[in-house]
Amino acid sequence: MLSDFDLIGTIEDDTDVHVESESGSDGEEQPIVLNKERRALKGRGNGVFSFDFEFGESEGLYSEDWAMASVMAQLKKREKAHKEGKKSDAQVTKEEEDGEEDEDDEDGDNEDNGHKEEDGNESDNGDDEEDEFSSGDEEVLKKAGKSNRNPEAFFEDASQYDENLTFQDMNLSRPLLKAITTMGFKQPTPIQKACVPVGLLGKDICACAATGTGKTAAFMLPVLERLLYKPRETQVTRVLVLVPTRELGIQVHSVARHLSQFTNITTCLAVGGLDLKSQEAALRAGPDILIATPGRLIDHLHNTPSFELSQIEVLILDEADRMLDEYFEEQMKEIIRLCSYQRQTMLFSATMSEEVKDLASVSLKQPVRIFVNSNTDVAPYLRQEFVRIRPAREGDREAIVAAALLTRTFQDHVMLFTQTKKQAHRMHILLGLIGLKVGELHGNLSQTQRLESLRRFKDEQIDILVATDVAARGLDIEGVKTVINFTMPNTVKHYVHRVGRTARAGKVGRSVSLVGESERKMLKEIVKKAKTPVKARVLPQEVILKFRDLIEKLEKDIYAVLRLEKEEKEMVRSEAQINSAQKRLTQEADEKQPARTWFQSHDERKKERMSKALQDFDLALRGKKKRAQFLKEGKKKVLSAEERAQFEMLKSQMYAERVAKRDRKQKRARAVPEDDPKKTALKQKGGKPSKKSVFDKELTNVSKKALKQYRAGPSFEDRKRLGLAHKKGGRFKSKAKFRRK
Ligand SMILES: Nc1ncnc2c1ncn2[C@@H]1O[C@H](COP(=O)(O)OP(=O)(O)OP(=O)(O)O)[C@@H](O)[C@H]1O
Repeated sequence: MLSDFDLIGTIEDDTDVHVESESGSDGEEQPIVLNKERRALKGRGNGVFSFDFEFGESEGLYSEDWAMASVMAQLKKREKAHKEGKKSDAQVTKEEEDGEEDEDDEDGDNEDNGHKEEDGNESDNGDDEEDEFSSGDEEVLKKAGKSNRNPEAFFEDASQYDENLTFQDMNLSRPLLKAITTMGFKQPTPIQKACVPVGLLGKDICACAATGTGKTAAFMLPVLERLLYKPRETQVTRVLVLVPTRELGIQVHSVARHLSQFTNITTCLAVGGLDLKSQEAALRAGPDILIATPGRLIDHLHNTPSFELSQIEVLILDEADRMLDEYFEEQMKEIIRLCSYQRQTMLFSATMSEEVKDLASVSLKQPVRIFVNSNTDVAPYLRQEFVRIRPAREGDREAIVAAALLTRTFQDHVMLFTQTKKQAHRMHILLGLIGLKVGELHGNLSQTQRLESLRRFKDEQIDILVATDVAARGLDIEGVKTVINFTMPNTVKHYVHRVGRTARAGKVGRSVSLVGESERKMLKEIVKKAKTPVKARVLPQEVILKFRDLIEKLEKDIYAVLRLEKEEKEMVRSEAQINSAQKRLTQEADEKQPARTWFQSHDERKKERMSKALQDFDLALRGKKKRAQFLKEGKKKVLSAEERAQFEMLKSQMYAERVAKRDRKQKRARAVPEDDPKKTALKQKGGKPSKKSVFDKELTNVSKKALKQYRAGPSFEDRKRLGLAHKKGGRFKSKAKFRRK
């Protein structure tokens, strides 16, 4: 009957539904497929991947270690700076505020959105064998149908691609083909087949493809080819990739580095949580490609002199719809405005929204629309399962996840998503107490802790990663087998990204979502869109009850752990306060005796030393005494080799100038001609010139002293010696004479 109205039935509506309850054993249960869905699937085939398409195995060649090295270096620097308390208080506060803001932005966590537990009676606890969902909500279905409408006219559609296209057919340069082979990619994925040729034409793109289908390489390859084809003329950043989360930034950066490993192309990562100073230095060097989160990018635009976006030739907005969430919208617009108008813009996501379309209309020019999958398609090889939570059973979620799912069935390579950071942390403690190997990833952790959790999960040191939506987007963790949703996320889009952490790169995966009464509308949407079998999982009540008792007993321990953590935090906080007070005191003391560096830089000091030396030298040229003094002091001075060389050059230059100046001056009238022929002749013969008489000497002496003496006449002694009368009419009389009169 429903088919008459073109509505997809819910599990309750469909009479063909088979629900299999999980037996007490740990055995693998059979999925329950809606027959109608199965029929629909037959017709659709597997249009997402071509049949001959093969994902290459990583072959151990695509190691993340070296790509991560620079990230870890930035982290270490930042931590070191924090530990040493190098920054001023003001800076620290600002940084921390920024960091927190970033984390909140990137989390998408909303504590207020925490699931409300219902304390209903357990009386309506029916037999869990029956698993029903109420009849379809027409409005929701209509709304969901909206997303499938035709693209708007301003898009040129290029969603059809040549299925036989290989990487070799794409006109990519040798270094890129070599990198592709090294990374173990054998054939392009559908989104790569569709996007690379269009991207190489320099056209704007608005692309949508399911999670884990290789979108990163789809935009990175044409970008790298462009950089190789048109080498840079000046040291400027030409490509900007904007990503919503730090972890995704790190991942995209790593892919860019792997793909460009045989080229000279330089990349830079500027995301929150990593060292600001080293990022600034890297940005000043003008890397070819910059991968950034919006918050940190804006920070650099305001605070890193000489860094700007006017030279950006290609702008990529990865997970564009996520970035348009309220926090980033303004920042995104500002960033787009600052980029060159002549740029190529590529916009990518596994889910598109109305807002993205608005953004596309203002930021893309004659864009090409490439929708390899329709909006909000889940990964092609994902098996979706749902566990119904009855209203009176909301309190059982923890027991269901901890016991029935994680302890018995899905024991490793599991990502467990919670709605809030608090929930994630509590689950982390609880699962740890049960004895499972578990880690956590959310915005209440430092960047180091976040990366460490990811690393441990990737390295299989932990089996379960409890995370908030901060890990829902774009993260490519190899081998994730199961995604569990503790509660359903806020939107279908969020759901698609969460469950997209598994079933990636052509592999199979499974998602298990706990669905409460209030979340059933979303379930209906998901069931409607599903192209693969959807299963309703039913768990034996006695197992749930057993674990509920266990959790109750563990409650005290959970409380103790939380209290210990709180105390530790307080201790750290008071230590930080003491440190900052001490720092302030030292700063105040330093301000009283300001360090030289506040006044002069090293260079300025060097210049000053040099000019002082030259002044001395200049003075020394003017007189015997000063010259002697200069030479004496010069010996004491310790000049560097470079200073000495410069000094010597300047010295000779100055000397030459002085000689030239002297030569330009009119010669003084000399009492005796300088080139006395007799004297010259004698000199040439090697003979000694005759001794000058006293009279000669006096007459030819033109020194200042002699002239003064000459003008003043003979001195008192000379007069006495020569018997000359005392000078009369002298203007000064001795006091004695004066008195005698
Ligand atoms: N042509 C290819 N052959 C084999 N593996 C590939 C190919 N292209 C990409 N991959 C691998 O597929 C995985 C997923 O790629 P990527 O992270 O780019 O997907 P995505 O579409 O961006 O996913 P999401 O929407 O979740 O961000 C990566 O591990 C990547 O190495």
